[in-house]
Amino acid sequence: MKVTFSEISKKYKDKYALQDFSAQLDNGIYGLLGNNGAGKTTLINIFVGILKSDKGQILVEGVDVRNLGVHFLSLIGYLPQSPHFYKNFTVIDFLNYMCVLKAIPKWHGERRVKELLSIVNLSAVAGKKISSLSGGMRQRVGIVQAMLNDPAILILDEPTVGLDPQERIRFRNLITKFSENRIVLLASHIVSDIEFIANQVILLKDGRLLKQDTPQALVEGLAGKVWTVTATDATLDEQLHRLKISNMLREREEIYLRVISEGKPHVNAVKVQANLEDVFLFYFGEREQW
Ligand SMILES: Nc1ncnc2c1ncn2[C@@H]1O[C@H](COP(=O)(O)OP(=O)(O)OP(=O)(O)O)[C@@H](O)[C@H]1O
Repeated sequence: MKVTFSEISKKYKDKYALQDFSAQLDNGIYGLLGNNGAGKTTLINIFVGILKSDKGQILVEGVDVRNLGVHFLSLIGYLPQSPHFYKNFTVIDFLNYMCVLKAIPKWHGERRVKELLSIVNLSAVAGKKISSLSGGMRQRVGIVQAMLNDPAILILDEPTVGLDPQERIRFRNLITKFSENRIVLLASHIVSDIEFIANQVILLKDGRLLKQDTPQALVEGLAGKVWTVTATDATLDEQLHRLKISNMLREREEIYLRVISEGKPHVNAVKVQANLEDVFLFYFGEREQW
């Protein structure tokens, strides 16, 4: 499967939500990473056809999605950022209903619903009303509905909202298994959701593509720019003000600051291995303001 975004732009009044976004996606997991308002949801909404772009083209296997019509919908699975459910439906009724909307044959749909509910650990609540579920459970129902039609392109907008750490791990494993021979586009600002499973990371800032690369290459690009600096209460305020800090750890009197800096930020600074959180802060972060 191959998807090409070509110079997509979308403006609200005189502000670009997305500007000349171009990217090529082959099979694999793509993490769409950006700060609040970067344009992630706008890009996804344009991709799935909820929004019209002002300019640009999206090609699937070389064909403009606008010419694919209903066939395009059979290729995609989509979890919106804030999914709305029919809360009076039971989980199983809702998912069977989604199978009907997706024109999945009854025998196949029932089997698929059962299989996916078991994978996301929701079999026990299949007969419960969606209104009675926790936020994390509801999110998992949303993930299941996106995967019902075995989509060749799975698009997930902030899929791990409300999931606890164990559910997050299950989610990552599920997506990794599912991604073979498919495209998964996963928007998040939770770096760890993306760090472990994405083959490629798309960094979006202020509506523009900043970088597209493997997590490893992005992390390597930061080599030599991540440091640990030891601070004390007396020096902390000045350092917080001056440095770009990605983490802070207090151990008794000492405070260890993880600092992103082109040059050595302090005489006692020690270089450490970069990670994707550091990359995020490097491209999107501001100096500590509080
Ligand atoms: N309907 C709208 N009317 C006006 N401006 C909008 C509208 N929808 C989005 N925007 C603006 O477009 C920009 C991109 O928004 P978008 O929701 O795509 O960002 P995002 O990366 O998904 O952010 P978040 O992580 O907060 O969900 C923002 O500046 C936002 O305020």
